[in-house]
Amino acid sequence: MKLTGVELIHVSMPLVSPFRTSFGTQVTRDLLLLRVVTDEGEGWGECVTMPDPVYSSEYVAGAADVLRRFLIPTLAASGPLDASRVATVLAPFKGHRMAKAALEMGVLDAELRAEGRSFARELGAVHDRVPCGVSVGIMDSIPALLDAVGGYIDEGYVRIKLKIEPGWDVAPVRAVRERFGDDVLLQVDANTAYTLADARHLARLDPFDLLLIEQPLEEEDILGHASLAQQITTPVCLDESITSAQSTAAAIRLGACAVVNIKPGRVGGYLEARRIHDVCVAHGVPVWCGGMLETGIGRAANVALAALPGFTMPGDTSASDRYYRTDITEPFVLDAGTLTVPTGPGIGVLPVPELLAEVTTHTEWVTV
Ligand SMILES: O=C(O)CCC(=O)N[C@@H](C(=O)O)c1ccccc1
Repeated sequence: MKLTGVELIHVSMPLVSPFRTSFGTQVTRDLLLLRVVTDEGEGWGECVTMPDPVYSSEYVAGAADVLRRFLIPTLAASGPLDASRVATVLAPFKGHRMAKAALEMGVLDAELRAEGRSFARELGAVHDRVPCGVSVGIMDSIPALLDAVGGYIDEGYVRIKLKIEPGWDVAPVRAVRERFGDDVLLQVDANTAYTLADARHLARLDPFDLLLIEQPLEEEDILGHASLAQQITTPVCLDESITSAQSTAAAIRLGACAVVNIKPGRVGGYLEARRIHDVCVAHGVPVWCGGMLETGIGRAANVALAALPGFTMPGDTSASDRYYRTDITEPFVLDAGTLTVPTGPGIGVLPVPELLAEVTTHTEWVTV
């Protein structure tokens, strides 16, 4: 397979409601799609960077630049395309894991479509549907939060994740427990908003029987998470800190995490995501699939990943309408709390041209 070129497609998708986290509020999802064109067909990749470097150091314009100037030309010059070699070919360029992940995803999709194999088959999926959790942003009030959570439970979501930050943590968790009871699967996500000095405060969440507390401390603070895990009973889960199979093994051995959130974009691609899954399974650490407000393109690949055996906890693999009134692919629709794993070649979905055109802000063709 030979790379002919890559189209960088900048899209801006309006969210059905503002999504507030400890690092800001989004009302649209601005992201980058890659249409990878080869001599044997096309493949699609989704770059999950934020517009600004507030979740991680990557951001949309930076990803487009590193793809345009370094990643795409280098891959094109490396000989016949082979998705399993993309990470190695791009390794000389430090970081930029989300940009690399998008390119690898597009190459893998093109390859698998040409072979007639699905992402699920390639990654080793063992389920044909996956249970779905939902992420609930920081709200303006407790009543507004309870309305949102009640709506998602009514829709059938099997797990609730609450975004928290200092000043919005114990009270919302207590209110959800009091309103919806102890049987609801409930977890919280701090997105690095706390420090080790908050350990005693975070221990106040212990009585609420949470599945986990996600990334309470900053990305680099592995030892801090290990120390926090000794001071609270809620299992610690890492997100931003998990960047590779190697860093995952280190975090587990240091006692920094009892659960791992795997996000393919954050770790450099679906193939590294599978390697992280394998490391966690080997250590008896449960994993779940995180989300970055993906369109149906990334959502399709995430649902396939979430069907691997070690994904024993519901992920942030929500239905399309959690975030978008209209997705750019056929929408993913919740069915009894689950989403069906795509079975078609590659990621199994394609953008609907007129729907993609509606949200495209600009495109750029990178010739090779
Ligand atoms: O369901 C989803 O796709 C979003 C799940 C979610 O909360 N993602 C958070 C996160 O910190 O994990 C996030 C969203 C957007 C950007 C970065 C991170």
